[in-house]
Amino acid sequence: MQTIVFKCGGSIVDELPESFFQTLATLKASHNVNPVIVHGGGPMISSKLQQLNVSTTFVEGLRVTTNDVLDVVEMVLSGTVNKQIVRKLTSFNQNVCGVSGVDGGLLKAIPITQTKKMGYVGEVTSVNDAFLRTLIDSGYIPVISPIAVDESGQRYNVNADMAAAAIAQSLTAPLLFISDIPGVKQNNKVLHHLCQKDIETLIDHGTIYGGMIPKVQSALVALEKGVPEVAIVSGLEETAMAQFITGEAVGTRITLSEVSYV
Ligand SMILES: Nc1ncnc2c1ncn2[C@@H]1O[C@H](COP(=O)(O)OP(=O)(O)O)[C@@H](O)[C@H]1O
Ligand SMILES: CC(=O)N[C@@H](CCC(=O)OP(=O)(O)O)C(=O)O
Repeated sequence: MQTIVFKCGGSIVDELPESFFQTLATLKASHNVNPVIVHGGGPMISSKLQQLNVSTTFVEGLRVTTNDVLDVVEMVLSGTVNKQIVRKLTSFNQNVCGVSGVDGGLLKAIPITQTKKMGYVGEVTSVNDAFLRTLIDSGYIPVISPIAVDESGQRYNVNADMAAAAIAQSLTAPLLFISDIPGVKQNNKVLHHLCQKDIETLIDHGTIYGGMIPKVQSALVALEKGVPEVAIVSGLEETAMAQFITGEAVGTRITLSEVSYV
């Protein structure tokens, strides 16, 4: 069985078609794939913060996280969004186990190194992959929210793309980012392949901005640390997951070096 990490962005979670969940169930049943789901929920956190009159700002796609913001981040990610995905997948006859990075010491973190003060934003230092493998080997699909802890039990808000990259790395599993866009775009056209050099240029030129910055940077880190394949696709493309698995062209594939298509 091949393990594949699917990262579902908050941008698309509410719009994922039934076929998305059906495909996951079919992949598990008949294609020997063990799916691991890591999810975000950025827009849901922002709207709850707005309702509660707590202000929020982003630096290069990462949310500056005060203690008040952290309470809401954990509530929305580990409560609302995590259980929404668990309920949905369970309705497709799957054994699903929703956990946050806090459970089983799954995600350990330290404060992220940034020039700007980010508050309780974490970067993952270790993943308890033995715990994940126990869930997988028992037939469960893990659904993971990206809250992490440090040795003292302090919580951290981890960007979901970064958490997914760390998890894929710990399992040496392919990583598929599922978002609200068909891939990384330039002048409204999808770029079907990007290497490290292209990504640096596109960020410098402002073509890649906001939440796409941590996504492509996490993709590069994952590849550097041994993740075999990374791509970004739309959650609305019904065949995207299957195409990724069979190695067909889909969305934006990311590699460290240039690939020649001769
Ligand atoms: N070059 C780009 N191509 C496509 N989307 C981009 C690009 N640069 C920035 N984005 C933005 O990144 C968003 C996806 O990132 P994000 O909102 O964090 O999604 P998710 O919640 O799926 O992780 C897109 O909706 C788009 O607004
Ligand atoms: C530090 C940081 O930015 N954390 C993110 C966690 C959620 C997330 O990453 O959600 P998406 O996948 O939908 O972007 C946040 O607070 O929005």
